[in-house]
Formats: sequence, C-alpha cells, structure tokens
Amino acid sequence: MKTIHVVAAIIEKDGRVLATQRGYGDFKGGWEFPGGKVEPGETEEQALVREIHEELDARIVVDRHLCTVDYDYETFHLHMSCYLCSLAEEHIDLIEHTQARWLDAATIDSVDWLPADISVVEALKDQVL
Ligand SMILES: Nc1nc2c([nH]c(=O)n2[C@H]2C[C@H](O)[C@@H](COP(=O)(O)OP(=O)(O)OP(=O)(O)O)O2)c(=O)[nH]1
Repeated sequence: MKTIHVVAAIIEKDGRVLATQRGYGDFKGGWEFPGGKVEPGETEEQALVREIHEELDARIVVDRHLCTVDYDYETFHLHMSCYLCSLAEEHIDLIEHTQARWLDAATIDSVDWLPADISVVEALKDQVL
C-alpha cells in the first residue's frame, strides 16, 4: 500500500486549538488539523509553514512535535506528524476549508474528526488541553 507523509499543525491559542473542516475530496465534511503532504526536499517544519500559508493565509511558529500517527485507510497508509504551533499574527482566512472552530477540553469531541485524528485528540487531552 502507498504511504503518504503528511504534517498537521495544531495551532494553539488561549487553551484552545484550531480545527478545520475539509472542503473537498474523499474526506469532505470531516474535521482535521490544517496541513498537507510533505514535498520532496522539504523538512516537516518547512512543509507546515508552506501549507498553513496556502490554506489559511497565515504565518505560524512551530513550537514542538506532539505525536506521529500511522493509520491505514482503505487505499493508502497515512504517516502524519503533528506539531503544536502558534500564530505569528492573529489573521487567518479559510482558503480551502469550509469552517474553522477553536476547541477546548470541553468541546474537542464535538466535531466529526477524521479517523486518523482520534488518537491525536487523545494526545491533546492528555498533554495539552
Ligand atoms: N491535513 C491533514 N490531513 C489529514 C488529517 N488527518 C487525516 O487523516 N488526513 C489525511 C487526509 C488526506 O488524505 C491527507 C492529507 O493530504 P492533503 O490532500 O490534504 O494534502 P495536500 O494539502 O498536500 O493536498 P493536495 O495538494 O494533494 O490536494 O491526510 C489532518 O488532521 N490534517
């Protein structure tokens, strides 16, 4: 099975994290952390900064690695590295996503997370929120 290497940015602000809803593709409607595929020659941090600029028109600071998830979807294997990040400036714009929500410990389970994200949410509850 094909493996895809993805990075996800868990953007934190005031005890909450940013969740975004996918606007296109097979997982349309599912909730995730913004990010995307690492391109050849890029480090994970470079990919994160590029993806967040493309998807949210935002600049981030990458603070630390939280966890790496390996998950078998039906048609591919996902290898996803998740980093805690903060916004370098307040502004965000939803360029590819349909909605965004800032979620805290009480609301983190209120959205329909993509299957691979369930364990990331558990790590957040244990360590961050
Ligand atoms: N960004 C992101 N992708 C996730 C998460 N959870 C999860 O299963 N995925 C999956 C969905 C996609 O199959 C894959 C990410 O690929 P993508 O299609 O968004 O990557 P990309 O932005 O480079 O997109 P593209 O140019 O290929 O359209 O990872 C998550 O929390 N964030």
